[in-house]
Amino acid sequence: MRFAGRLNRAKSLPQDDSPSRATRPGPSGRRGRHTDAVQLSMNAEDEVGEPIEARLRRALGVRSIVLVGLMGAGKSTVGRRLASRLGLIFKDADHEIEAAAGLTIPDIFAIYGEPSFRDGEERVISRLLRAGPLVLATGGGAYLREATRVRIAESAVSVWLKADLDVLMRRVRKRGNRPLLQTEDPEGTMRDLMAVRHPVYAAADVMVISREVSHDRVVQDVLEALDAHLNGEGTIHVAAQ
Ligand SMILES: Nc1ncnc2c1ncn2[C@@H]1O[C@H](COP(=O)(O)OP(=O)(O)O)[C@@H](O)[C@H]1O
Ligand SMILES: O=C(O)C1=C[C@@H](OP(=O)(O)O)[C@@H](O)[C@H](O)C1
Ligand SMILES: [Mg+2]
Repeated sequence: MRFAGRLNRAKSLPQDDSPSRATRPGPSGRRGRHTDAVQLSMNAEDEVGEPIEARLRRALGVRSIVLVGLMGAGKSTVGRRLASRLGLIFKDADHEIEAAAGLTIPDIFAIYGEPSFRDGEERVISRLLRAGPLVLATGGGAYLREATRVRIAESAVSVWLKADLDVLMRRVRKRGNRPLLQTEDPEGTMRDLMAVRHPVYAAADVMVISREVSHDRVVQDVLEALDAHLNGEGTIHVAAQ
């Protein structure tokens, strides 16, 4: 059995203020038969050396992982790598909408308008979630729909990829394929979207900062935050002697 260090009284562990908000005890939190239990923080592998990917797949069961967050947060690129790590199918809602419509997102917005895009987006996400478990990258506006949030809560674990304004702007400037940012002041538009959307994204199960580090490092952060959320912060309970 390998332990990472800290030895804490169970009752003194923080329950609500972890930066990942991944605080709810998960189904595999085991408690000894004595009431005077202590918790031992564990490494990325548990006592039988089970890799984090296998532990997560088991805890997820049939649930999918759904990535939400603003344009440029990394949902599409991090999501693909996350799925590969977990051996899950990856789907990008925007790509599926484009395939279903036979049009690009900018063309759908230009020809049919945003409300039609949103209706199509809701339908496509509903269909994809029924085909889980998978990793699903949503478009940045999808989680604003209540019906979509309810479906995600029923069949998936949601992850908010959160990034600073300047990080988002550096990333979205690479491609001009986001119709909502075709304004005179894209940064002001993004700031307005942050104000409206962040309180909604905050309903996600887990939040991970999409920092200026490699995609693979963000993937690792997501895996660890999910593990903490689903498996009780990577802790076990053992009976005190
Ligand atoms: N952690 C990261 N490090 C470097 N570049 C990133 C990172 N995350 C995202 N990017 C880049 O930012 C751009 C937008 O990422 P994308 O995954 O399309 O975001 P989203 O789907 O959330 O809009 C892409 O060019 C992507 O490679
Ligand atoms: O934030 C939004 O409303 C949108 C985000 C885009 O996806 P990404 O978040 O993957 O860029 C795409 O769905 C569309 O341009 C609208
Ligand atoms: Mg995307």
